Amino acid sequence: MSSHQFKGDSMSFPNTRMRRMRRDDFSRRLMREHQLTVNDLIWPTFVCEGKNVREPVGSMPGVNRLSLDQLLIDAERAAKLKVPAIALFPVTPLEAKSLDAAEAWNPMGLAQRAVRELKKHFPEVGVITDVALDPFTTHGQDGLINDDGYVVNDDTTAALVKQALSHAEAGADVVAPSDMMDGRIGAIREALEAQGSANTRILSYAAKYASSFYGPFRDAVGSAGNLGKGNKYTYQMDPANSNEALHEIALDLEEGADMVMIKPGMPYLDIVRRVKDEFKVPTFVYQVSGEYAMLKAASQNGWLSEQAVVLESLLAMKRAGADGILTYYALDAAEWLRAG
Ligand SMILES: NCc1[nH]cc(CCC(=O)O)c1CC(=O)O
Ligand SMILES: [Mg+2]
Repeated sequence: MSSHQFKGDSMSFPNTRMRRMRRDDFSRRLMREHQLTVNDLIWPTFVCEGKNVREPVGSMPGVNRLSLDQLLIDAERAAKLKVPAIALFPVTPLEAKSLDAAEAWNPMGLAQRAVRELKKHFPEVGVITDVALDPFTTHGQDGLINDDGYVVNDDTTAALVKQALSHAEAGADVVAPSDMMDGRIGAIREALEAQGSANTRILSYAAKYASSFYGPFRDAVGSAGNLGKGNKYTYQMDPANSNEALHEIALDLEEGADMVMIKPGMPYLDIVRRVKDEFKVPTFVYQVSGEYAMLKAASQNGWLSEQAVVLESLLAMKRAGADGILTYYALDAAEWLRAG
C-alpha cells in the first residue's frame, strides 16, 4: 500500500478543486465530453410553387418559403457546408388540398419534384421527406377523418404508404413519417421492400408530442388556417408522458424504423436521454419552429446573444444523447461552427 494513499475524504476540498481544470482553455478543451459538429445537422426547409420566390415566414424571421430554383441556391450552400441532409416540407396551394389528400402521392407533386431536383444537383446531400397528410388535407389534420372529425388510423396508414412510396420513387433517401398513426412504420417498411426500395431509410417521428411549439410551422406550411381551433390530441403524445415515449419507440423499431425522433427538442431532452439510454439506436431530435421563434425573437431584441445561445441549445441536445438535430438554424450553425 502506498504511503500516499488517499484519505477517505480525499475527494473533498482542497484535494479536489474543480476549478483547476476550468482555469485554462487547453484543459477545458481536453475534458470536454461532447461536441457539436456540422455532421449533427439536418436542415428543414419549406418549398413552394413558383419561380424566384423567397417568401418570408412571418413567425420565423430568417426562414423563407422557397420555390425550387431558390431551393437549389440554398441547397448549394448546404452542400458546400457539408450539412448531411435536408428535410423538405411542401407548402401546398389551397386548390390542391382535398379531403382525401390525394396530392400527397402525386408523382408530380411539389415534394416529389423537389426531391428529384435536389438529387439531380446535389446527390451527396441526403434528402428526407415528410410523410404526413396535413399539408394536403382541407382540415389540416395529419390523417383522413370520419364524419365525427376523428382521424382514422388504418385508412390514413394506407394513404401514408402511397405517399412514402411516391417519395422513394422520386429518389428520397429517407422517408420520415411525422403523423403518429399506429402501425404505419411497419406498413411503409413492407411496401418499400415490395417496391424494391429496400435501402430507403425510415426516420420515424416516434415520440412526437402534441406541442404548442409547432405554431409557426403551421403558419409556414399554411395548415394553421385549415386546422383552425382543431388540435392533434388524439394522435400526438401528451406532454405529460415519458414512459409512453419508450413504448412508442420500441414499437417503431420493431416495425422497421432505422432512426427515431423525439419532438420538440429543448423542453423534451429528458425523453432524448431516456430513449438513448434504453435503445442505443440512431436518435434524432427536432428543434421545432416555436423554439426557433423564441431564440430568434430574443436575439432580435438584443436580449440574447444569437450565435452563443443557438450553439448552446444544439450542444445541449448532443449532451442529452441525440445523434443529430433538425434545426432551422442548420446553415447558420454550420457556418458558425466552421468559423469557430
Ligand atoms: N406533420 C406535421 C408536422 N411535421 C413537422 C411539424 C412541426 C415542425 C415544427 O414546428 O418545426 C408538424 C406540425 C404538426 O404536427 O402540427
Ligand atoms: Mg407510434
